[in-house]
Amino acid sequence: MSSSIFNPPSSTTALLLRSRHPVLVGPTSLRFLTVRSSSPSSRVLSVAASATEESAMVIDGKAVAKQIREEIAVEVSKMKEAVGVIPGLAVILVGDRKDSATYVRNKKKACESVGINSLEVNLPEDSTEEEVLNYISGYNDDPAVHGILVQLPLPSHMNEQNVLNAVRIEKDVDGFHPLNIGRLAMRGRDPLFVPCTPKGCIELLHRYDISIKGKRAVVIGRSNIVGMPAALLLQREDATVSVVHSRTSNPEEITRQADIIISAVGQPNMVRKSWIKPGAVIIDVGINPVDDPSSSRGYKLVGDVCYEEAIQVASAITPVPGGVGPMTIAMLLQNTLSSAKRIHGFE
Ligand SMILES: Nc1nc(=O)c2c([nH]1)NC[C@@H]1CN(c3ccc(C(=O)N[C@@H](CCC(=O)O)C(=O)O)cc3)C=[N+]21
Repeated sequence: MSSSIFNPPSSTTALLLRSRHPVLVGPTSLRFLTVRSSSPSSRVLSVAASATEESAMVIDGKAVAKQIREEIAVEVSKMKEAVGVIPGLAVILVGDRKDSATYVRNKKKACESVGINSLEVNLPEDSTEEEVLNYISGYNDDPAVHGILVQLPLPSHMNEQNVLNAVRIEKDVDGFHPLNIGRLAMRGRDPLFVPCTPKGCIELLHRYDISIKGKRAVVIGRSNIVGMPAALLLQREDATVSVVHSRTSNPEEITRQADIIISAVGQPNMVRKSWIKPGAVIIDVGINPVDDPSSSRGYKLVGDVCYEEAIQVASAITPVPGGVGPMTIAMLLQNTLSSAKRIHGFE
């Protein structure tokens, strides 16, 4: 059945026919690209080495994000030509956390790659909340700015909710304003913006043609920025959703029932083989640094899910890095573009 919508080389076809989970063959919109995270030949080699070992399809977030950036670049130039407007994203970074600085740098690069203007302010760690609010208010009123992102976490002396509330809802490309979150939770209402990371998770499922409707989905973690909005989005897609968290006894009992698992807890390798129903689809949001003396940085990034175990039982899985992370940034660009379109009545 799957080979009718996708025509892989014959060696891959043989592999797919042998697979226990032949439904998942690749992202529909990447069908004509050759980017596949595990090349047919390497997959065949591993099958030859162990004919009984199952291996999940790797969901290539990096490739999908690249494709989305290309789509956005086209839209940005169309808009520029039609109405003479270049979308603008303002990023406010407070303090000098290394990970935050890296993310902000990546966002800036991504903006450049699609033709979105990026403005950036880096305030010192000991700035006052009022100073941050002043910047937000300036960007709220700046017609060249269509999206405002306050990099989290903020220093502990600031009230995060106060700061996020100050962003004009029409420019809240992170989707963290309480009004946007409230609308996300309501049936029959739509938020202006959906938070980027959960949106990226759902977009990956869509682009790989993985259906959500009627499925059992379990979200691990209940944070405001990932877990809760991910659960709400899955529910809007007609999944039956459970949320497990640090106070759940026997979370693996619940996750074992899931057709789709989205994990967003920040615990390296927490989700083991025994937590996963054979054939489940796994979206791993965790990006956890663990010591790795063999790497030049001294650490490597791993997900919440024990990848080596999970690929033996899951039908599809996102890697870390190269899974949800790049999608988060692609969704931020998409939100910024859609904000500019809305503000200027384009399309
Ligand atoms: N207001 C706000 N909005 C955010 O969206 C936001 C935030 N604050 N604070 C921190 C988290 C984290 N986050 C990531 C974005 C991209 C990658 C990403 O591209 N990761 C690469 C690897 C990067 C590396 O190698 O270091 C990957 O997974 O392949 C990761 C994490 C956005 N966040």
